[in-house]
Amino acid sequence: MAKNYVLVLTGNTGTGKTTVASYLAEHYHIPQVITHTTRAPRTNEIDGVDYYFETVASFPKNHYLEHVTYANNQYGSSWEGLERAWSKHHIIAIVLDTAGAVTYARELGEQAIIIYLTVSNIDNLAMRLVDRGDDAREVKARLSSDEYVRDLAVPIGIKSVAHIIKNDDWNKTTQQVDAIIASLE
Ligand SMILES: Nc1ncnc2c1ncn2[C@@H]1O[C@H](COP(=O)(O)OP(=O)(O)OP(=O)(O)O)[C@@H](O)[C@H]1O
Ligand SMILES: Nc1nc2c(ncn2[C@@H]2O[C@H](COP(=O)(O)O)[C@@H](O)[C@H]2O)c(=O)[nH]1
Repeated sequence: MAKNYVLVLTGNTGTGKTTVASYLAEHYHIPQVITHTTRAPRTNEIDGVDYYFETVASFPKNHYLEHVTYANNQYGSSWEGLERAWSKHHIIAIVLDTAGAVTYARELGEQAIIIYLTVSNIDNLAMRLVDRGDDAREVKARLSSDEYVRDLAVPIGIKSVAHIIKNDDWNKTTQQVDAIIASLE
């Protein structure tokens, strides 16, 4: 039986983690683990598809493998979510902040394939978030959050294992992602 893997897409806000997850779903039928958050849905985000949207009261009722606070909202991923996705495919993907990626690397070892996305010019990130349709005030708050500053660098806990992709040019990004998938199949 093929070994189970989880592709952990991590990196700063706007670097393209969700875009890569969509590419993996479209081109490889790799399911994305749906995580939980107390943040309000963005335009076009659907409960149970993009996230399980929670209230501050409902969030703690789930069983989390790890959970974090990011820009004043809570986010968490569960073992149940991983198992549900693995029941569909032996390679699955999850989008996490860098603190979550460190936990996955520690808890799952070689089963967790860490992909850290970045860009050459961080000034482009604000524009990407605005173009995505994010509220301008929220973009400002996010770019001045402690988590934004922290996620500008690869944390020590994943430095030796992370595949680092500079997502400036989408064609080059997909080539690097394709090479990682080929190494697992
Ligand atoms: N290579 C690229 N060149 C230009 N724009 C890109 C590229 N990759 C992704 N984008 C765009 O950047 C925006 C942010 O991408 P995405 O939502 O995937 O980021 P993210 O890392 O998931 O962000 P967050 O952590 O804030 O949810 C989207 O509008 C996406 O279409
Ligand atoms: N550690 C975790 N990080 C998560 C989880 N779900 C999402 N995220 C990360 O949070 C930030 C903000 O996400 P956004 O959708 O509000 O832009 C981003 O870095 C995500 O990768 C989770 O369950 N655990």
